[in-house]
Amino acid sequence: MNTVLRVEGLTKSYGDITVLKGVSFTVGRGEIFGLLGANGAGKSTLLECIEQLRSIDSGTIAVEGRIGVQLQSASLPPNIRAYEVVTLFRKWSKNKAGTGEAEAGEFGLEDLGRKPYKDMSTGQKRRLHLALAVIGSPDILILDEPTSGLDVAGRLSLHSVIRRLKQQGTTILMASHDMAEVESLCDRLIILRDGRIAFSGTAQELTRNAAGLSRIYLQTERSLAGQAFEQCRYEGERQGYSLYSAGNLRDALLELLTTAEQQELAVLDVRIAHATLEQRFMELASAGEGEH
Ligand SMILES: Nc1ncnc2c1ncn2[C@@H]1O[C@H](COP(=O)(O)OP(=O)(O)OP(=O)(O)O)[C@@H](O)[C@H]1O
Repeated sequence: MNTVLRVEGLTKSYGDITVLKGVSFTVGRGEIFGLLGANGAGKSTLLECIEQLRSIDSGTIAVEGRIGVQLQSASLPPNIRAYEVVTLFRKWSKNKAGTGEAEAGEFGLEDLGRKPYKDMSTGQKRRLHLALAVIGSPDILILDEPTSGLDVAGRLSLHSVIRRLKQQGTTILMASHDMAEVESLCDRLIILRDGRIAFSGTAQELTRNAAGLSRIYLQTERSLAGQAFEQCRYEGERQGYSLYSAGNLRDALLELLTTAEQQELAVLDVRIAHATLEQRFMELASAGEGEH
C-alpha cells in the first residue's frame, strides 16, 4: 500500500480532558477511509489535527501531498452566489486546473444559478462546499460528515461525486455516522472509542468477525435441540430452524454438521446471518464498557 497519510501515537487534550489517547493508523493512496465513533468520540478533533487547524500534544502526522477540506459546519457570506465563490476560490487556488464549468455541472452547481448562499438548501450548500474543497485538486480530501442532513437523493448524488473523485486518484478521509454510507463507500474504517481505536479494518471484517454475533439457522430432519455444543450456543427454535449463536463461524458449523452426520440426520437447510454494521458499531463504539 502506498501510504499518503500516517498518524502515529497522536494525543490531544482540551484542558484536563484527553480526547485522543495515542491514535495510530495509515491511509493508502486512492482509498476511501472512514472514521466512525459516537458523538464526542473525537472524530472532528482528529480531522482538525490532520488539517493543522489544531495543535497536537504528542505523536506525529505525516501527509503526502495537498489536503482539501470540507468542514463539518462552514459558512459563507449570505449574499455570495455559487459561481462567484467558485471563481474566487479558483483565483486563490494555486492549481488553476481545478473545478471549472464542467466540474461545476457534476457537482450540480449550475442549477443553483444566481441563488445567494443564504437561500440555498442544506444539500446545495454541502455540494458547494465539496466543490470548493476539491478546487485545488487535493491529493487527500477530508470530509467531516459530508452527507449529514441530506435527503436520500442528495446523499446518493454526493456518494457518486465521492466515488468519481476516488476513481480520479483522490484519497478520501471521511467522518460519518451513516453506517450504510460507510459500508457502501469506504475501503477501510476505524472506530474511535474513549480516545483510542476500537476497530480497524474493512466493513466486511467488522461484521464477519463479530464475536458471538453470527447466527446459524439449522434445519435437520430431527432437531438437535437439547444437545450441548462447545463452539456455539443454542438460542431456541425459530420457524422450523434451530438457532445457534457462534463466535467462530467455521468451528461452529463444523461441529453442528459433524454432529448431524454422526447421528445420521439429514441436513435440510443452513442459513447464516451476520451481525449488522450497526450492531457491531454499537458494541464497539459505546463508551464505558471496558476495553476492546
Ligand atoms: N474547542 C474545544 N474545547 C474544549 N473541548 C472540546 C473542543 N472541541 C471539542 N471538544 C470536546 O472534545 C470531545 C470530542 O469532540 P469532537 O467534536 O472531536 O467529537 P466528534 O467525534 O467529532 O463528535 P460528533 O460526532 O458529535 O461530531 C468532546 O467531548 C467535545 O466536547
